[in-house]
Amino acid sequence: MNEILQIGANALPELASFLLRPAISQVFVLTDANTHRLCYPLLAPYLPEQHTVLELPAGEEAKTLASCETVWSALTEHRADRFAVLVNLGGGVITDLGGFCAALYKRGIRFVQVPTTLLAQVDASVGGKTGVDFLGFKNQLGVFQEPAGVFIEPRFLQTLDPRQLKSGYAEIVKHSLIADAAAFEEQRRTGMFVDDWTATIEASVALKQGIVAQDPLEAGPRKLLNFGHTVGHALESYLLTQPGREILHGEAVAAGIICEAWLSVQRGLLSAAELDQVETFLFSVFEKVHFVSLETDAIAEYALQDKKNSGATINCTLLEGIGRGVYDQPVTLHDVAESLRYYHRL
Ligand SMILES: NC(=O)c1ccc[n+]([C@@H]2O[C@H](COP(=O)([O-])OP(=O)(O)OC[C@H]3O[C@@H](n4cnc5c(N)ncnc54)[C@H](O)[C@@H]3O)[C@@H](O)[C@H]2O)c1
Ligand SMILES: O=C(O)C(=O)C[C@@H](O)[C@H](O)[C@H](O)COP(=O)(O)O
Ligand SMILES: [Zn+2]
Repeated sequence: MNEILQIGANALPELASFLLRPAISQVFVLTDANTHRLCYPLLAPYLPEQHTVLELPAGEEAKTLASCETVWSALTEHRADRFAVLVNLGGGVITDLGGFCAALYKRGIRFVQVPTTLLAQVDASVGGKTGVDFLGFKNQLGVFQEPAGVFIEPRFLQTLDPRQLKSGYAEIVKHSLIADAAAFEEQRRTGMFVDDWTATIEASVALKQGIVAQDPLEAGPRKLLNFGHTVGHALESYLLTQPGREILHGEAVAAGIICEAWLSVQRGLLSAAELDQVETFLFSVFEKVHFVSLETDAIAEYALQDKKNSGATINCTLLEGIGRGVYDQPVTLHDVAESLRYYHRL
C-alpha cells in the first residue's frame, strides 16, 4: 500500500509537506498539455520553488514507450538521481505512464499521484498498476509499483469535460457491481447528479484498496477489479486503431460491463432482471458504442491478449448477482463475440 492517501481539501497541503522532506533531491512534475494549462496553476503554490515541469501530449495515443523515452531523457538531462520525486499530475494516462517511468528510471525513484480526472481519482491513481500500451494492446508493458503517496483534490474536476466525468463514473459503477449492491441501488436512484464528489471518491477508493490489499499482484481476487475489461479493453483497443472513432476508457468499460453481465446470465449466474437493471442504468448515462457486425470478430480477438488469461483460456470476471463479482470464469472467443453481438442488437 502507498504510504499516504489524502482525499479532499487537505490533499495539496499534505503533498506540500511531503515534498519538503529533506531526503528529496529534485521535484519533477509530469503533466499533459491540458493538465499543464488547467491543473498546474492549482498545484503550483504547493510545490517547492525549485521544480521542473515536463509536458506530454494529452490522450491515450500518448501512452507509449516513446513518451516514456521523452520522460527518461528529461530526467537524465536534468541529472535526476535516486532521490528525485516524480509528481504525476493528470488523468489515468499520466498516472499510469508516470508511475511506469519512475519505477524504471535508475531502477526506481519515488513518485506520487495527483489525479485530476474522476477516473484517475477513483481508480487509476490507486493500487499500483502502472504501464503503457504496446503494439495496440492496452497496458501491455507495465509493472506493479505503489506510489509514495496519492493526493486527491476533487476541485481539479471543475475543469473536466462532462464526457470525461462520465468515463470515470463507469469505474465507480464497476466497483459497486462487483462488491456493493447498496451503492449500485443508490447510483440507480441518484444517477450522476452529484454536487460534491468527495464522498463518492472516498467510497470507491476504499472499496478498491480493500481488494488490492488482499491481492496486490492480481493472482486472485484483484481480478474482480477487471470486471468489464475483457470485452471493454478489446473494444477500446480495436477502436484506437480506427481513425476518428475515439472511445474513452470508461465508455469502453461501460459497454464491456453490459457484455460481461450478459455472459453472466448465459452462465446462469445472474438473472435476466438483474441484467436489465444494469443495462437500463448504463444506457441512461452512456451512449451506445457503435460498431458494425462485421467488426465483431476482429474486436473479440483482442481478448486473446487479456492479462487474466492462462494459455488459450480467456478468464473473465463475471457477476453472480449485483454486488457479487466472481473471477476466473473461462469463456471462449466465440462467447466474447456473441456478447458483442448481443450488445450490438440492443
Ligand atoms: N492503473 C489503473 O488501475 C487504471 C485504472 C483505470 C484506468 N486506467 C487507465 O487510465 C487511462 C484513462 O484515464 P483518464 O480517463 O483519466 O484519461 P486521460 O488521462 O487521457 O485524461 C482524459 C483527458 O482529460 C484531460 N484532463 C485531465 N484532467 C483534467 C482536468 N482536471 N480538467 C480538464 N481536463 C483534464 C486530459 O488532458 C485528457 O485529455 C487509460 O489509459 C486506462 O487504461 C488505469
Ligand atoms: O486496478 C486494477 O486491478 C484494475 O483492473 C483497474 C482497471 O480499471 C484498470 O483499467 C486497469 O488498468 C486494467 O488493468 P489491466 O491489467 O487489465 O491492463
Ligand atoms: Zn479500467
